[in-house]
Amino acid sequence: MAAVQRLLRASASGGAAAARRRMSTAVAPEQTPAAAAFPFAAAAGRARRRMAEERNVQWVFLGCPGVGKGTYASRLSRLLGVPHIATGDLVRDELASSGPLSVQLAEIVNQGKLVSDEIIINLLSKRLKKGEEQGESGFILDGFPRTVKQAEILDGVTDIDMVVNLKLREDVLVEKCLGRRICGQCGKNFNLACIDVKGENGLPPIYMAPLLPPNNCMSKLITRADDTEEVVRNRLQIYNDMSQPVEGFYRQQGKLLEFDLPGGIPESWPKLLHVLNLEDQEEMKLATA
Ligand SMILES: Nc1ncnc2c1ncn2[C@@H]1O[C@H](COP(=O)(O)OP(=O)(O)O)[C@@H](O)[C@H]1O
Repeated sequence: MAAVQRLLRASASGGAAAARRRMSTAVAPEQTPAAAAFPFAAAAGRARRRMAEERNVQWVFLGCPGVGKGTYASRLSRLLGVPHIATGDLVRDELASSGPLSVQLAEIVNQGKLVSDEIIINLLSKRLKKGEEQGESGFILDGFPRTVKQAEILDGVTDIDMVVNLKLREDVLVEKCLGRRICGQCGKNFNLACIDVKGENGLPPIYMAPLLPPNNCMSKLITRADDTEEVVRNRLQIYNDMSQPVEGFYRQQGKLLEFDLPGGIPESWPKLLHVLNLEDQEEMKLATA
């Protein structure tokens, strides 16, 4: 059975414990041949598994720019009570702080290029440390790892339970990026694009209603400097070159859950909850709201 399915089954059978979504690692390390040969490895494996059982989920969201990683990762983070950590947000916060890195970062980000592994790991470490000090447990990472090197580094420091790979056709991704807006006052994200493409060449039709801002945000909408058509196409190319291999990295580990978005939030969210075995969780949350 695929590791992701094992993880999902484990979480589904968690009952009330699922409220905190404590997860165990997919493969018990003490069952591996290496662990059988070296008893200390089995002990380390047990310790690592015990740690995993005592914490909240550690998930990663992968997917091209504009696919909706932020939307679904933040919804799941609210549902599961774990922080949603988007490295793109960390970079934008650093840019806005006008700190020593900001001029260098602005140039890289506005061209759609990747920030160096060193800078991004530094920003992420600081964010994780702050969270740890505040008692956070678990996370949903969005936008990290984006290179195999980053994935290897992450693997060296912690166990990732599951990786959700969101997928959408490329013409839709470009339209969605061009429609993105942020309210300069409240910081909420909206999308003015109305996606309505016919099914062709074996691809299904897809409809995504715009996510319109309320009247009081309308006059304060900002477009990200890296959401121009030229930069979006560059980011998509960079994703294909640098980040797609990360999918293979996790596929090999049996942790990748592929998810084709069937439409906008009303169509996709229930389906995502279903494949993640989280429908009961949402019902429980709605009932107690
Ligand atoms: N893990 C990362 N590695 C390198 N650069 C990153 C990483 N995460 C974010 N960035 C930088 O921040 C920019 C914005 O990231 P993000 O908001 O995640 O964009 P996207 O909409 O392309 O998913 C990226 O184009 C890149 O310059």
